Order: sequence, then C-alpha cells, then structure tokens
Amino acid sequence: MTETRIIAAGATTEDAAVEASIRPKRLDEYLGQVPVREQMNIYIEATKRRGEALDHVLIFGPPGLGKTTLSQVIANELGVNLRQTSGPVIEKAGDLAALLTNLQPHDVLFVDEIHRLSPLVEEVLYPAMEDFQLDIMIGEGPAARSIKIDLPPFTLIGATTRAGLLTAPLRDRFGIVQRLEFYSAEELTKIVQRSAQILGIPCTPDGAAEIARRSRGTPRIANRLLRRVRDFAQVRGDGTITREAAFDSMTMLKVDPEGFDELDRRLLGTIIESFDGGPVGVESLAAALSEERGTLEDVVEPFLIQQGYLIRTARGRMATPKAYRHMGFTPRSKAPDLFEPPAG
Ligand SMILES: Nc1ncnc2c1ncn2[C@@H]1O[C@H](COP(=O)(O)OP(=O)(O)OP(=O)(O)O)[C@@H](O)[C@H]1O
Ligand SMILES: [Mg+2]
Repeated sequence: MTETRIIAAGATTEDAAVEASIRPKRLDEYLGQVPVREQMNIYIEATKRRGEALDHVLIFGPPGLGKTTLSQVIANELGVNLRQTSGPVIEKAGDLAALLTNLQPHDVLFVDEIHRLSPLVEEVLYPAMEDFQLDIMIGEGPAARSIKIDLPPFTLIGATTRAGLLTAPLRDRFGIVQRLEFYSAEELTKIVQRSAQILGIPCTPDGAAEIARRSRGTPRIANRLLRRVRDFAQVRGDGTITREAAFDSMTMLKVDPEGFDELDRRLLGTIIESFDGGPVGVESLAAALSEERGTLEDVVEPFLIQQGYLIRTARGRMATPKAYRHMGFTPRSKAPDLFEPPAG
C-alpha cells in the first residue's frame, strides 16, 4: 500500500504535526529551488514597491517538494493573510464567492489540488482572476439574474502535482508559473541539518548526507527519515545521528542507497521481468502492480525518470540499462528504437 511506504511522498498526520515547526517561513529559509527563489524574490519585492497584489502564481511539482510551503512563504514575505483551501472542497460557485468576498486587499488565496476544481467553479474563477469581478447567478428559473460583485485585488496561488492536468484557460490566467524540481543531495543535506537543529537532534554532517541521499529528492521524505533514524539512534546508540546509525536504520527500513523503496523496485522489476524491459503501457503496468495509474504517474515515475532509470516513449515505459544494473540484471544488448511509431 502506498500510504504505508516510509518514503511515500504524501503527508501523514505525524508529518503534519512536525511540519508546523520545521516548515520554512521566509524565502531565505526555503532551501534549494534556486531559480524559483530568485524569481519570486524579485516579483515579491517589485509588487511590494508598487503596493499591488502579486500576480497569480501556479506552482507544480510532485508531492512533498514544497508547494504548500512556498505559498506560505510568499504570503509571509508579502505581509498579507493566507487563506487555504483545495479544489475538491470548493463544491459550488457560492463556496468560491464566499471565500473571495472575505479577502482583504492583496491577500493570498491558496488553492491546493487546483486541477480538481469543478468546471462550474472554474468558470466563476476566470473573471475573478482577470478583472477581480465575480459574475454569479442568484435565484432559479425565470427569476434568476446575474449579479456582478467587485472583489479586492488578490493573489491566487494554485498548486498541482502535474501541470498537464490543468485546463488551458485556467493555466493561461496565471502570470507566474513555477515548477519545483527534485532536490539535490547537497540541498537535502542542508534541509536535514536545519530540521535536526530545530528539533534538537544531534546529527553529524555524514549522517545528514546519508539521510539526504536516500530521500528521493524530496524534503518531506528527508524530514521523515530524520525522525525514524533519530528513534534508531536513541535506542541503539547515544542518540547522535552518525553515518553508521543512518546507514543501519535505513537498511532496516528497506530504503535502498538510491532512496528507492519497495514500490520503486517492484515497478522496475516488473517492467524488466514481466514485460522484458518494456515498452509497457501505464495501464498494464498499474494492473500488474495493483496500483492506481495516478499514483504511478504522480508519485513513483517522476523521480525514476529524473534519475534515468525509466523512460517514457510513445509506446510506453521502458527500463533503462541503469535500471537493469540496479536491479541486478544484465542490460539487454540491443537498444530498442525509441522513435518507433505507436503500434496501431
Ligand atoms: N525548500 C524547502 N526548504 C526546506 N524545507 C522544505 C522545503 N520545501 C519543503 N520543505 C519541507 O518539506 C515539507 C513538505 O513540503 P510541502 O508540504 O510544502 O510539500 P507539497 O509540495 O505541498 O506536498 P503535497 O503535494 O503533498 O501537498 C514541509 O513541511 C517542509 O518542512
Ligand atoms: Mg501541499
């Protein structure tokens, strides 16, 4: 089950409790994501000087990379209120109207999972984003009429795991689009060190680096592994997270040196063993793994692709020679033609 993966990128309740204390609040605490940070710094500064609302921001990236955190950092740096909601929660146009009419000028409305807004709600959002105007129907039947309400200038920050899930008209209404990338081991080492310091966990640089290396490029996973390794270090050692403590506990947790967990390995193993290395369509793969297609696409594949273990071709997913070697197989000798047209 995805939910029980130690390195699952989704948030657990325990994460939520600890995240409150270690979540960065200012831009200079938001580590890594250098281009994003530099750009946002300029946009925020310029907006403040002009005394305007920041342009609407779309943030996309796999789970746990810092979308919610960035939206909070932006609101903090702007010195405005942040209202948080999510796509599936806004059921009716009226729900959105209630949220928008309660905003103070320049406030930020954060809509998580914005790709899950209903089409009706989206329609209402367009003029709100473009002209700060609400166009809503009140009443029903012959008595129905449309009214216009002026809104305070506000900033919509939308977050989604994949930009491709958004409708084009919605995507076009965001002036700023930021894509979060997986973090490097060096960046994650800094994140682990910062969290360890806040939580009062003694941790050597080597220990932090070992945790970082196995965190699948994801801060949420790094922070979670830090807490698990702390347990281990407290029970088996003197409480200090050393490289050995990190190494041993992660062996016990079955997080491999690449940060892959069981689902990553099952996915690569299945492509190699059951589908001869691919190409295999994502639906067949999901069925073979008894996982949802969305989980594979949003959570598992992005990191494997970024790390060069998996490629997407017109005909499906393929395991790379690197994947064969990691899984203990000999790579196939003949490189398949990647540009073969899709089978009829
Ligand atoms: N740039 C960063 N620097 C330091 N810590 C970070 C950074 N980004 C994220 N984190 C840490 O990782 C945790 C997860 O981040 P966050 O909740 O923002 O991810 P998300 O992208 O919103 O995930 P989801 O898709 O599940 O909503 C945060 O609590 C925070 O402590
Ligand atoms: Mg989030």
